[in-house]
Formats: sequence, C-alpha cells, structure tokens
Amino acid sequence: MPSPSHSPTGLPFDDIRDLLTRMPGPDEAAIAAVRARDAELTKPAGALGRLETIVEWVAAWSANPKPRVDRPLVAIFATSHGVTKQGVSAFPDAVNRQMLDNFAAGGAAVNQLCVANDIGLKVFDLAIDVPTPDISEEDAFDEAACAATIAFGMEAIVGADLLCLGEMGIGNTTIAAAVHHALYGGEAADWVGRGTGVDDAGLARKAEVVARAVARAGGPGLDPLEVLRRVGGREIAATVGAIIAARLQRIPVLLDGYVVTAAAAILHALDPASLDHCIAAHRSAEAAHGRVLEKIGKRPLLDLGMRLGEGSGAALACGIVRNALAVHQGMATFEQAAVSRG
Ligand SMILES: O=C(O)c1ccc[n+]([C@@H]2O[C@H](COP(=O)([O-])O)[C@@H](O)[C@H]2O)c1
Ligand SMILES: Cc1cc2nc[nH]c2cc1C
Repeated sequence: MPSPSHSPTGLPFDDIRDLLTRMPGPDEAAIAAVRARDAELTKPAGALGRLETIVEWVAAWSANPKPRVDRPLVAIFATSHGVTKQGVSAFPDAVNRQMLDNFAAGGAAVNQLCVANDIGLKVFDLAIDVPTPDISEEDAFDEAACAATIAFGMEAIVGADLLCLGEMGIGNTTIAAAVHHALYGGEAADWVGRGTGVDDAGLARKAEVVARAVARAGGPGLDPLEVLRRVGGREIAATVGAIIAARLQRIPVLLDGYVVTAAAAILHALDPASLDHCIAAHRSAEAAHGRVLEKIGKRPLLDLGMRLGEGSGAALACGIVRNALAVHQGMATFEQAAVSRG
C-alpha cells in the first residue's frame, strides 16, 4: 500500500493547505519588549530606521523578547531543469554538478559570504543528475512527487535561528518566470530577464518558452500549488517547504533572489500572511524581480545589482540583521549613559 503522502488522489496538496491554516502568528509580547527597550536607548526615536523594525521582526517570529541570531544558516536547494534544451540559459547543465563540487570545496561566492558573516551552509542535491521534464512540453511533477519535494524542504530545516534561502539550477530563471506569469498573468515577456546573461535572442526565446509552458499548463489562473506542479521545479518546491517549516519552528527567513521569490509568490497566492516571517534580502538585477516583490508586498533590504542566486543576497542581508540585533542589545540606555532625553 502506498502511504497517504504518496497517494495520487490529491491528498498531499490538501495536507499542505491544511498546514497553512495552522501557522503561528507573531509574538506580540516579544515585539512590545523590543519597543520598550528601544525607547530607552541613547538615540532619537526611530533614528535607526529599518534596523529597528528588523529587531522587532526577529523578536516577533522567533518569539524572543531579547532576540538573538547565533546559528544562521544558508540553505541551497540545487537541481536541474529539462527546459534548458530550449536554449534558455547562457550556461550548460553541467554547471549544476560542477557548482555542487565548488560549494563543497568552498570556492563559490556564497562560501566566502558565509565565512565573512559566520553563517552555516548546507547544500541539498535534489536529484541534480535527473532533470525535471521540459515544462514547455510536460508538467514538472506529478502531485505526489511535488508534495514529497515540499516535504523534503520542510525536513531540511533543522537547528537554525535565521534561515537564508538560496538555490542553484541552470535554467531556473525561466522556471521562475513561468511561475510568475502563471500566477500574475500579463505577457510572458513581462516576467523574463537575462538570468545568467542570455543575449537578446536568448531573452526572446525565454519569453516564447514561458508563454508556451504556461499556455500548455492551462494558466494563468491556476491554483498556486498546481502552478508549482505544472511549471515549477524541485528547488522551488523545496523552498516552499522550507518557508513553511521555518514558520512552524519559529525561524525568521531571508529570501534571496528571483528564483527563491517564486516559491514565496506561490505561498503568498495561497495565503499572504504565510510570508509574514520572511524579509526580502535584496532586489536582484533580474528584470522582473522588483515587480514580483511588489506583488508579494516585500520591500527589499539591499539593491546591489546582484544576480547570482545561491543565497548570496540573503547571506549579505544576514549581516545587516545581526548588526541590528547587536546595536539593540549592546547600546546603553539614556539612564545608564547619563544622556539627556529630548
Ligand atoms: O535569483 C536570482 O535573482 C538569479 C538571477 C540570475 C541568475 N541566477 C542563478 O543563475 C541560474 C539561473 O540562471 P539561468 O540563466 O540559467 O536561468 C541559477 O543557478 C540561479 O541561481 C539567480
Ligand atoms: C557559474 C555559476 C554559478 C552560479 N551560482 C548560482 N547560479 C550560478 C550559475 C552559474 C553559471
């Protein structure tokens, strides 16, 4: 007998929908404690701008009135995509495994950002040698496989107190564009960008492939989990699971670039409140990223023209979160420092 979670009846997606109805909310007492201390610190009220709301956010979603980040983690979900046979990337599929080796050897950009910011790094190989079907021809998954990959992403998140989500997968800016086109409509061309650096002909091919994939899948206007199943990919499914698991475990989340945001957009379409424990680390240079961030109501922390993926923007933003917490915890109060209040 197959287990219920591998049933072809549609049960697994219902389990995921059910989980979304049981997600914890913010810890209001922890937010109040942070605000009370902030009012005593030796600075004009509000003078640290968004650093102040970042501290409240960590308190709210870690349920800690004295918020800390001691064990931040970058999690990279890596996989391969059959859609690359349509000529939508500037790089070959072989880069996927080569970059897994590079992550393991410490040679990737994210390795150095993790060293520089004292962040743990875990890379998850999601059947990287077995690409999902080309979404312009076939659905990426059946429901059981899609739900199992979401579950894998949920299981992957253990022991961190701040989660930086990243990915690796040649062709996945096309996948993310298809997800966004299926969720938000418009023209396929509105959602494609240059990814790893395709030329004008490559960009036109991406738009045509995304249009074909979404039309084949029956979108726009599909249920969000059906969008994931039909035109998504394993790293996006696992990221959906990781975002849910982080919420259940009270771990705040930093979202990386365009591809990670596709997972967030699926959850947002299911329930906008499901992303309240997430901050957009940066706005990637991928053309449509800013538009998707607006759709999901996230103002990015950084805008450095980065378009690497692999969690690099989230790792950088982790440093800002830790700086915000250090300032909040370490500053003197007006009374302690004998500084006059205004
Ligand atoms: O997330 C982003 O904003 C982003 C923007 C451009 C490229 N990427 C990375 O580049 C790969 C996808 O690019 P492409 O051109 O192969 O679709 C994949 O490994 C991503 O991690 C990621
Ligand atoms: C070299 C390379 C490194 C990456 N890291 C994340 N996506 C990537 C894509 C390429 C091509």
